[in-house]
Amino acid sequence: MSFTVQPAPVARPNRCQLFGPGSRPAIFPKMAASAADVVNLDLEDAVAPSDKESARANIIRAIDEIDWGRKTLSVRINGLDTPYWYRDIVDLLEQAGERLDLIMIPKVGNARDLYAVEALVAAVEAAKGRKKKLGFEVIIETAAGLAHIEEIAAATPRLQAMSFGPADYAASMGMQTTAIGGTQPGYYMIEDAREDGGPRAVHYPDPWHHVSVAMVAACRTHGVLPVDGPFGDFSDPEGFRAQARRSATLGMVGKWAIHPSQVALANEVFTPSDAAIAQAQRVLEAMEAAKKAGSGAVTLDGKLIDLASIRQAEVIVKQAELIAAG
Ligand SMILES: CCC(=O)SCCNC(=O)CCNC(=O)[C@H](O)C(C)(C)COP(=O)(O)OP(=O)(O)OC[C@H]1O[C@@H](n2cnc3c(N)ncnc32)[C@H](O)[C@@H]1OP(=O)(O)O
Ligand SMILES: O=CC(=O)O
Ligand SMILES: [Mg+2]
Repeated sequence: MSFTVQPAPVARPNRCQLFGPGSRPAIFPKMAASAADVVNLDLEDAVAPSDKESARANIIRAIDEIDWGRKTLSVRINGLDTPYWYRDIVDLLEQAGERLDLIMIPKVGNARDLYAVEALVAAVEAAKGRKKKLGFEVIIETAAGLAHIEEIAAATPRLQAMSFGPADYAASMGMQTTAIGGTQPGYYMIEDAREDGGPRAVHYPDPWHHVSVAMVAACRTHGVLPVDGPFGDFSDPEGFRAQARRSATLGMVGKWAIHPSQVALANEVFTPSDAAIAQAQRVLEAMEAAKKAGSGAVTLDGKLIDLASIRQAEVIVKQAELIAAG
């Protein structure tokens, strides 16, 4: 480990973030009653320009009137390149109560974007005498966001979570797709031509791999939760599961749901299974016994385990404890 210790992110469950447009207040109570850990009320891309003001008013009312239970409550504001974002922040902080936990800032391109938002947030908080400091979450969904990912992760202690936005990311990168996340049919490897002339195997690599790993590394370095974003085809649970499992395997803690049917899928993937917890505990017990016997490396089920295995097992055990406590 470096002399600089890796900071721990905020200790709260973040397995599923359920989104809903601010212009559709009839679904807010359903979002509150869902099994998602985080609710994201949207003012940005799910809201038509003509509805921006009424959506803002709906959300301000709902923050105070709906019982959000123990959920983390977040509002996605409009992008910094629009005329809406400052009014989103001013109205939310002047008119809504302190139940609001986070704002999500979309299309963040560099640390200065967060500096600008924080300056405005801090001024309104001070002017209104708000006691609870608003937290931030951001979406990495542009080429600039990826290029400046580490300075974004390090920008402010208000930053709790960073999500990946495959739809806008694809647009910003000029990718040839209109799908929102998941397997991309045009991104494949094909086996060399076979001597027998038989059919050649096709493999679909993960086009989101690089940005996902960059996000996890930036987040883990600076104590921020890395979260996978939307999977647009909500009629394809297996596609969602496959994407979510890849993200969980790479170190992300959760995934968005853009339809209620995706909440249980995200919770399933990002909750360590009983088998995974039992195996992690076996590793810890075996290492405890090894320590007593004066060994650093031993075998368990015919495989090497050593002191690093303790840290790996602790990730799973701590995740399970956090979810049980949440
Ligand atoms: C792509 C880039 C991004 O930025 S993604 C983030 C922004 N997008 C969003 O917020 C979209 C969120 N999702 C939605 O607006 C809707 O789920 C969409 C996809 C339009 C589908 O709505 P709808 O046609 O009503 O679905 P449905 O008939 O299958 O609904 C079944 C029951 O579930 C409800 N429902 C619907 N959406 C939500 C939601 N987001 N949260 C909670 N509940 C939801 C419906 O009202 C319906 O309920 P009921 O069975 O009639 O009681
Ligand atoms: O905001 C999300 C995205 O995929 O774009
Ligand atoms: Mg987006």
